[in-house]
Amino acid sequence: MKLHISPVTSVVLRSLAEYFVVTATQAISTHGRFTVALSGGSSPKKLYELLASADFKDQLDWQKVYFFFGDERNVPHTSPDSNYLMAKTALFDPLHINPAQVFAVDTSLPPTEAAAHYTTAVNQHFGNEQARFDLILLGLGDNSHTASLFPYTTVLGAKTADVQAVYVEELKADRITLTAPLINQARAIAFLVFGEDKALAVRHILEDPENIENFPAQLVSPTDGELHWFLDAAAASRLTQQ
Ligand SMILES: O=C(O)[C@H](O)[C@@H](O)[C@H](O)[C@H](O)COP(=O)(O)O
Repeated sequence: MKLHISPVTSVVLRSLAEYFVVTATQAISTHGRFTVALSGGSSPKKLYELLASADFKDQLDWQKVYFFFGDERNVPHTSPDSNYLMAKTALFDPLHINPAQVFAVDTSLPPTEAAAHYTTAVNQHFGNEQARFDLILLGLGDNSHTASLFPYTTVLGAKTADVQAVYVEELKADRITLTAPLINQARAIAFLVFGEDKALAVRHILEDPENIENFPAQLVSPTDGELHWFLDAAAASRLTQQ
């Protein structure tokens, strides 16, 4: 596990954008394409905008990049709460990404069906090979959830590397999420976390004893891959080992 702690958000974003480009370039040179699962929420929007900006847009052959989502809210793609819409606005449209390279969760379907469809889409994309994302981007909630792996939810016990629907009581809403076994098959995983309000959750995940039900992001541990945490100083402020 590698910690990347920077004083301010803009520096954190730039170092993750650089890591994204290096990881993508390596994947494209070794196996001809880069498959990434994007995170949702508010934190990554600025990262996607930076990747689509003049500083980064010419550093990658975007035609060889395939986009999936680590999780999705059970809302239409036109909803302001849609992770797909956020990424489309911040990244896909500015870069004129071909829609054939984007795999959105079909939220017009009931959650369980949408999850099954997305599992099929993931497996079809990887063909006969194990579904191994080149990079999975993750955020962290102040309640220590990541993707849609929330405390005390049924999906925490998932043993299959697939996509599942989960009802999240605290949100009174359904979510569709990659399971921990599927996340942990990735070649690389990068958390992006900002702010004092996340500092305790960061310490829970990185330093506290195992307590998956309360701290679900502790489930993230790549089987045979890299794990990176990109944090600003505020989010890292309760770590005892930096
Ligand atoms: O769909 C989502 O909401 C995300 O995938 C979720 O896991 C997010 O990463 C955290 O909730 C942090 O969200 P913020 O970045 O908004 O704090």
